[in-house]
Amino acid sequence: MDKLLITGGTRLTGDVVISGAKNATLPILCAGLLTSDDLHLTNLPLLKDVSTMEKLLSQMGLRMNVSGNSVTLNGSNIHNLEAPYDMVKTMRASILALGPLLARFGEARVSLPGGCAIGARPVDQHIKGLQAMGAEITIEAGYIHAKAKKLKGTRIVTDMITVTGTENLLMAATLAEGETILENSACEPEVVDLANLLVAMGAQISGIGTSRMVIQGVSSLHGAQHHIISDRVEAATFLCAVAATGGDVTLQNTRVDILDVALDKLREAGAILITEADTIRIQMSSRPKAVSFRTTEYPGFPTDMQAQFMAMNCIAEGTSQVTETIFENRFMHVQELNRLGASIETEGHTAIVRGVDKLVGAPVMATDLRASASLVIAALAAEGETLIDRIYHLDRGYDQMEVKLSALGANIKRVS
Ligand SMILES: CC(=O)N[C@H]1[C@@H](OP(=O)(O)OP(=O)(O)OC[C@H]2O[C@@H](n3ccc(=O)[nH]c3=O)[C@H](O)[C@@H]2O)O[C@H](CO)[C@@H](O)[C@@H]1O
Ligand SMILES: C=C(OP(=O)(O)O)C(=O)O
Repeated sequence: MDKLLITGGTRLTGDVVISGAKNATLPILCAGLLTSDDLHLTNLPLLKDVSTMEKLLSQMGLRMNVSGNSVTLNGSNIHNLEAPYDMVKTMRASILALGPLLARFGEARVSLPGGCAIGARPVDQHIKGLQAMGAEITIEAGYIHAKAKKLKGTRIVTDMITVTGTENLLMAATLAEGETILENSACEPEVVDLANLLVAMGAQISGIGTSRMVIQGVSSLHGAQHHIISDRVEAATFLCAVAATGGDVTLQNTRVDILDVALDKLREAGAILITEADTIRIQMSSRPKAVSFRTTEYPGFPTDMQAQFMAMNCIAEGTSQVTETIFENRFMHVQELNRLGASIETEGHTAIVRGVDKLVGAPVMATDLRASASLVIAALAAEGETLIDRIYHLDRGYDQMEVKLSALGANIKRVS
């Protein structure tokens, strides 16, 4: 099993190109199930969840022609309407096949994802929404079996804001009969990216980027071309790494307008940021100042950046409070950061981080995707060597992270 060996203490300098967003790519690949025409996608990130999704969709019959960071999908020969447990258990986003399969083929069988390292993560809202659109849904032997001759538009109010729930219902609604209103829908940029692609495919959607989307169903969707948005979480991860180690780094191929809160927090921590529409230069010459925050839905502070900012807070001047409101169990990195000499205590959903003068390298274990990223950041800032185990979590969502960090001068290598 691969591990990362990091010798900390080097300032990061240079340029880094940010990849396409994992959380936009996964639903967008599933949108390939909605049409028999070609979908041309560019700016795909090269990471494990994307290849798992490609494998899942290929076995359904979606044809795929991958070339570097581009892919052409063709859904004219879909013959298997099932997402099996083996795949769903490695990637929860497989649930995103449910809405498109049901809407276009009238049936789908998708394994229930179950919980994961960050919480219970039920999919009851996906099911509730599809049932409201007329689907008959049974849950048997760990599978969701959904059937509907034709989905019917209706008004759906989800109990909470759910990102993949909104994406599943949005894709289903594009081919439903009549009008669907999605109230309390997620406004995350990745949802907007999916919606923009669907519009390019002929879907009729208004209210994109708001909490109320209105969809007029159409009888079929056609092919389109789409450039996937830049990964805001990867961008924030590199920015936190520079804030923790010090340095001068320019992020290329990024999107300043979808990173507002993260950039505000970095300025509060003492970073100098020079931004243009698609580049961010960060200069950090002092120890960061502690920053407190509370995770919420977009445009608030993203839960997917919580662990990385906490890593920066570990060596900051002062004490910070980090409150997680989206997932019930997203502090698995706390114990591992403490192994590196951090001083963090948790009280329910809040972590109190007392900044220490230095972290010291140690063997640590990655427990989930962003927890892994926080350990990389802490290790880069620590004195001495850190060996991070179970980095398959990191590979799930980052495109060649150690290659990009090496190019910025970090002493990081993959070892088996
Ligand atoms: C592939 C992808 O895009 N993943 C992102 C997506 O996950 P995902 O879409 O799974 O997260 P949700 O937005 O659905 O979850 C938000 C909250 O709602 C709860 N919930 C959700 C659905 C449901 O049917 N019932 C229910 O109770 C969840 O357990 C969680 O507490 O959004 C999360 C929140 O921004 C991000 O951390 C993930 O990176
Ligand atoms: C939690 C994440 O992903 P997923 O929803 O695929 O588990 C993430 O990207 O941080």
